[in-house]
Amino acid sequence: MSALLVAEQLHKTYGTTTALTGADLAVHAGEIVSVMGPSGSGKSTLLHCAAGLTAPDGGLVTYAGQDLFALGDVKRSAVRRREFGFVFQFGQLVPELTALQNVALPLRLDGVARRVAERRAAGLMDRLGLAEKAPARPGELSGGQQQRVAVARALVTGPKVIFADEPTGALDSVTGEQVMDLLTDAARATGAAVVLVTHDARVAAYADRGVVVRDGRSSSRAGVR
Ligand SMILES: Nc1ncnc2c1ncn2[C@@H]1O[C@H](COP(=O)(O)OP(=O)(O)OP(=O)(O)O)[C@@H](O)[C@H]1O
Repeated sequence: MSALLVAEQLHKTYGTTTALTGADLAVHAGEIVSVMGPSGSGKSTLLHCAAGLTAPDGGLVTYAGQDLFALGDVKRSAVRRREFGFVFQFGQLVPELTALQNVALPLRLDGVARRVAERRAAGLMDRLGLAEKAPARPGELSGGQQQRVAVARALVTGPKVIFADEPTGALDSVTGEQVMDLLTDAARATGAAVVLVTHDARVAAYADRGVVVRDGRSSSRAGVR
């Protein structure tokens, strides 16, 4: 089966810093792929390019057979909103909105009416065991609760690929495990693929397959099925 998302031979420099120099990533529908590697090796840059957030200087990113960066900004944004979900390390919830409104936000940004969006968000929060947190604002939630709300927000559009950049980086290990259980159980249940950037081998152990990035280049991680 051909991969759903393919990044090939990506090159990216920032001024005199080379972030990527021929990095590849292929993600099949429904699989969880970890991306590990030393600090500064290019993991986040690879994730951002693969997700259509950062244009590479060279190389190709295709999603469902379409060249993401040939698409133009408007169509590429629509792919990101509808097909991709994002979970970052911290500080990603809008502080003025309730947890429910945060989860509904990707639908609202895609033009879904408020009542419909909030009903869908509430149903999802219920299934994820977050219903009682719906009225709380992010400042009233613990770090782990905020990340679980962020996971719900990433899932609300029914994405095909979830990009998670150090989703447990700001959490203790027990709380991190709860977030990873939630993320991977929900991804398995909905058939979403996950690209998981992490420093933590315990987090990477949730993946089906691993990729290592070193000095802007990627390779398969030995010892991971
Ligand atoms: N927006 C930017 N402007 C300038 N340099 C950048 C930018 N983003 C990344 N870099 C540089 O590119 C290189 C790769 O960074 P990247 O964040 O992809 O690495 P990483 O492997 O994710 O690191 P970490 O594990 O520390 O988060 C680093 O040298 C970084 O300083």
